Amino acid sequence: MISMQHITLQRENDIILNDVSLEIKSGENWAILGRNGSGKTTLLEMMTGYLFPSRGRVEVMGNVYGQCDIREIRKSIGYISPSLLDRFAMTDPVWEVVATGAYAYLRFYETIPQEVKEDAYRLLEEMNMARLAEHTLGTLSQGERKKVLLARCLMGNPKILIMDEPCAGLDLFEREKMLIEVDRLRQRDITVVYVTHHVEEIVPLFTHVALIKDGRLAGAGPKEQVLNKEMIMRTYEIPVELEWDGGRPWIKVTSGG
Ligand SMILES: Nc1ncnc2c1ncn2[C@@H]1O[C@H](COP(=O)(O)OP(=O)(O)OP(=O)(O)O)[C@@H](O)[C@H]1O
Repeated sequence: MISMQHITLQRENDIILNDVSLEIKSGENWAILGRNGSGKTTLLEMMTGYLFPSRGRVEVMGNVYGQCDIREIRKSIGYISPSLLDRFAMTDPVWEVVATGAYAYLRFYETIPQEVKEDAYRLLEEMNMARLAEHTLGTLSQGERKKVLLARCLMGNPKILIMDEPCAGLDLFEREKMLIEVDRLRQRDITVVYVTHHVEEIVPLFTHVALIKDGRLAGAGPKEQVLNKEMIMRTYEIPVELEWDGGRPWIKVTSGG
């Protein structure tokens, strides 16, 4: 689905990504971890074609970036970035925010067809948010807003869903609610790429993990192989213990934290 080969991104004297190669196949769902500033968002922006590497090749669903119309490819990619919410009016009704995800543009100035409205309601219902459908976006909690963004992305039936820290800023309760929806993506034919700072967000949906350190790939592969305490210690430079519980990894800082 996504093939990144020897990706390097240089900005003036800084090497932001350094010879990163990553193969994400259909049926796999990847979590990407790494310290602040390690290059995770930059990697996602390359997958969506918003950034081009200085060297290397990005291929998405068989299309080589630089040799194809990226706007067409993006129709099959859902992207939840940290700034996405800023692009909506807080006075918009929730169902409309979701429904406009069926279109390539953000707002819809004509009447939304009934079947599109029904699809939006169905998605909200599946996320236990039907009661909020007529509320305005601004009245929702942060967690509910994140779920609305997810529902909106799903309206476009993406083949690839890229999420950059979708649980950032959520309390424990709202994060777990969001993670239920993330994990439910298993029911869909979709490839998920998910950046997080928190190992415990790697719910059973995820099959693979990539660790980025200082712009380089520190490890990548099936999650049980990559997620061990040595790899996490090497990536974060802090001693930890790691345990698996409920199909999720949990870490405990052992000392020096
Ligand atoms: N346009 C740019 N010009 C110069 N440097 C940049 C640019 N964009 C990002 N960087 C730098 O590249 C590095 C990687 O940034 P990136 O946002 O990809 O990291 P990240 O792993 O997503 O970080 P965080 O976890 O804090 O969000 C950082 O040092 C950042 O300052």
